Amino acid sequence: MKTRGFEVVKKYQDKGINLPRRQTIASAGYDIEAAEDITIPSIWRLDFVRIFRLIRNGHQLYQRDFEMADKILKPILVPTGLKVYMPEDEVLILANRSSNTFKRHLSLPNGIGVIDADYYNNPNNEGELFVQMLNYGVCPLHIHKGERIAQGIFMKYLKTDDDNPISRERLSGFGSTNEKEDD
Ligand SMILES: O=c1ccn([C@H]2C[C@H](O)[C@@H](COP(=O)(O)OP(=O)(O)OP(=O)(O)O)O2)c(=O)[nH]1
Ligand SMILES: [Mg+2]
Repeated sequence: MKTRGFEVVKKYQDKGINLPRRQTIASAGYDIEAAEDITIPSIWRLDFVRIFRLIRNGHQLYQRDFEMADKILKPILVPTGLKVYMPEDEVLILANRSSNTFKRHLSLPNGIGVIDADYYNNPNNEGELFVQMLNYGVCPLHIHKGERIAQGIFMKYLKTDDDNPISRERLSGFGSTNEKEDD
């Protein structure tokens, strides 16, 4: 019987994706690897520094400057090639590895990733897990396929007495439930 676990999504079948493992008997997190080589550019690119300088020197900023800064601060989605199944009353918390911040200036700008049980096999992307990452260090960071980038922790979550979900099914992730609000 299947209860909870990781699987490789179709796109990455036969691409040498390792299923997450815990490192020691009492490690809480299943270490999750990058599915591809990927570079996370530093946020401190010249354009960003230029915008900082403009602010410091009291210059007027234009719409294009704000747009540029926002673009630079947009996290990179690192593919994992994995999907995860679990009982409906559980959630997988994606947490950063402390070594990422301590040694590499690599953060999860969403704090933690919340992976809902009904994200699994969703019709849009099969439920592939992505890790959002932002490099606040000065140098670009090259992540290699197979490098451990985050850890997943399974947890149970609670519901209120008057719990009443808006919809019965999840179609995707990353703001999929607020598409109407975004229009
Ligand atoms: O770091 C993350 C965070 C989320 N997800 C996927 C799984 C999760 O089930 C889905 C939705 O995430 P969340 O609920 O945090 O985002 P949202 O902005 O509320 O999107 P939605 O409206 O789709 O719920 O996106 C990831 O793959 N990685
Ligand atoms: Mg959500």
